[in-house]
Amino acid sequence: MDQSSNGNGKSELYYAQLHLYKHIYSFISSMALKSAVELGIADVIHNHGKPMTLNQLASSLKLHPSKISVLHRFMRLLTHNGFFAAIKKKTGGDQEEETTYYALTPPSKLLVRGASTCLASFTDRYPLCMDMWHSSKKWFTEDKDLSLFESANGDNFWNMLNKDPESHKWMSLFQEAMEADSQMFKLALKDCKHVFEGLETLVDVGGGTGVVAKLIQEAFPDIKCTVLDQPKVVGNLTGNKNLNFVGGDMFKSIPHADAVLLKWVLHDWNDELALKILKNSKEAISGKGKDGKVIIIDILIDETSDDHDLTELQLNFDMLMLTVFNGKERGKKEWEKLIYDAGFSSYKITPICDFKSLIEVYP
Ligand SMILES: C[S@@+](CC[C@H](N)C(=O)[O-])C[C@H]1O[C@@H](n2cnc3c(N)ncnc32)[C@H](O)[C@@H]1O
Repeated sequence: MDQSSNGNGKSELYYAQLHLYKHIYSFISSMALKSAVELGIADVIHNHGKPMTLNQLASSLKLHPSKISVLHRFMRLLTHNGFFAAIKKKTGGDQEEETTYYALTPPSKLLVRGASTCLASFTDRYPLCMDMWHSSKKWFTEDKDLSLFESANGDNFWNMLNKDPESHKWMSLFQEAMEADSQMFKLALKDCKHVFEGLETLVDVGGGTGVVAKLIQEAFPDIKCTVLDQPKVVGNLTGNKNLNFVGGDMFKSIPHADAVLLKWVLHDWNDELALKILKNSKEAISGKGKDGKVIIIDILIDETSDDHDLTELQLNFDMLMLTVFNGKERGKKEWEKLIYDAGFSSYKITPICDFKSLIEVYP
């Protein structure tokens, strides 16, 4: 085979192999991160209050002494991937010897359990969501509009979560991960306060355990918020004077309000079902006439972006939504079509935290 060379003298074949291996083995970086979270490495360094040596780390983690060299290799990868910083200090009288101290970095600070914003629960892997990938070939040959999850496991994600005691644990983990992500909304809220100004009532549809509603209330104490979610999620939750939890089904009806918030909800559903939610949202704000609005917070894929990593992350989320929920992340044209098909007249996009966008939709 004729292999062309690039300017650096390295063959195309070399880069092709590198590219393939990088993607084939990228799951290892992901699983090493999961192991670090399970071990509680970020927690131990955080609790120590200052950077730690490998031996201090191994001892605090109560590892078997035979695993110190294993820990070293994990830390080497995790440090390379930006989760820890390795600080080298000269030690010993002659200052010839160096000792490495491991410190937290901004991403691992987000893994410290108990911190106000902890995203550690996102590293939990629901086994049914991993194992299903072995059935993807079968899924591609089926003439059924099922998610890969449903094709492999015989039922959809929400039913499986609600079904048995083992899955209950995953429902809690799922809600924990959603709550953690919602805490990040605090940052976004600072930049988009104007979106909520002047509202008297708001219903957070698929609002989970109410983390976002509470953050909105902190910033706007006079807004009366209703959180609509599945009875299993909100059944035991109690609100306050201005916060009300309602167990229901957004496909049937949505309580009336000045505004409907749909944060990380529409991406769980295909166009047909997302349209149903949007139409019900339009009905819910109808009492406010032209002053009502629907506020969507979701990913807006921009394949033309120069930020390759960001687009890759958004496309990975699209795969996640497709395979687990038969849902989708949408680009601008897809959002526009959905919004106009639901009968709205205009919309305004505000990017928040790069990763997601806020779309105000008007009747
Ligand atoms: C991806 S989560 C998003 C949660 C929250 N909005 C957030 O941003 O953290 C989707 C939510 O939709 C809820 N949900 C699913 N089906 C629903 C239905 N038919 N009616 C109301 N809520 C539903 C789920 O229980 C879950 O809390």
